[in-house]
Amino acid sequence: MTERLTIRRPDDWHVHLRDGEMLAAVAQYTARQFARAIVMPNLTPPVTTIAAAEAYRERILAALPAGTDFTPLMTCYLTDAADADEIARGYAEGVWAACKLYPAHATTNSAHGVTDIRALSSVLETLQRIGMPLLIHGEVTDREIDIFDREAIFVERTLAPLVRDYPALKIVLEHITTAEAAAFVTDAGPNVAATITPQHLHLNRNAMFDGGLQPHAYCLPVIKRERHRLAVRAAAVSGSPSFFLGTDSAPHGRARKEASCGCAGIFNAPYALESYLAVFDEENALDRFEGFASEHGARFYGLPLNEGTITLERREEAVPELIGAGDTAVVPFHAGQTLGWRFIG
Ligand SMILES: NC(=O)N[C@@H](CC(=O)O)C(=O)O
Ligand SMILES: [Zn+2]
Ligand SMILES: [Zn+2]
Repeated sequence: MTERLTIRRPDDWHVHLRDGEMLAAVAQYTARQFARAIVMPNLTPPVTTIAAAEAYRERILAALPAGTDFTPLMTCYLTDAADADEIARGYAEGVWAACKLYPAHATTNSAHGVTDIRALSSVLETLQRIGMPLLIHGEVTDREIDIFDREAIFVERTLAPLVRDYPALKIVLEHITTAEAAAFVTDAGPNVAATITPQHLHLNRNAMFDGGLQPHAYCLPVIKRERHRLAVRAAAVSGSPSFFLGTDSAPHGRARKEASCGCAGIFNAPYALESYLAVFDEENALDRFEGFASEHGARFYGLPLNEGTITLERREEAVPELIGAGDTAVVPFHAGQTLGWRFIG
């Protein structure tokens, strides 16, 4: 049995670091495990300009202890008013690593998102021309459509035509949750990839109703049926370069989750690698973990692989019930459970 696993330093290709007090409370967890992270721009107000992205990057670095070796990769929140020239300039200047498309009202802080993606043709053409990735929260927002079907219908109605019309556009379908999404990405060729979260590998939708309403298992896209979990797991451990690690760690203060209308999002950053590794271990795919965590994403983005390594050890790791205090106390993913691997550093 493998007792220690040493891999190239990994990256997190989808994380919410938030701002202000919450940023100060959570940034260290991502920086501890990952060399780089794609930082989501869904702040209030959203990060839509070069100046706002630069200022946010400085606040992230200021929230970390001096000397921390961590690179936040910034993203541009697309709105209906997105300006192709500003986006291209920010990419050329190295401020932005990617653009993020939230269909309006699909998820947390997406009210300023895009109402009609086809109306953004000049932005899409620019992204395709300059090789800048488009990251997509892939759910339709039609309230008539069952929430469990919103990703699969997005893939069929929006993503498939987009890929057909912009074949050279680099697209990441974020936090995939369905067999349909996994199959689409598997078949789509080298310009389409997907991130996968730990929660969508561990949980099926029963987790949200296990003995009562479980707000800490609620995120978007919502956790699906078991057959979808198995398909997403198979994609993650397949070794395909189209699938890579993106935690979607999305902290909300405990009171905002345990509420009459609870926020969507799961805070998984503190034990992210331990959580993913448990899955690769169960699937007898420890040899595929490095590709998923440390190689596929960087190659897709056209960034160098990280230097240096990290090690995980087969040893019990107890996850606390709560992390932090006061308004920034957050219930982590796997709260109160014991994981079988420990991040050594
Ligand atoms: N995943 C979530 O459930 N929530 C995210 C938004 C997102 O990634 O869709 C958040 O910002 O809280
Ligand atoms: Zn999302
Ligand atoms: Zn997210």
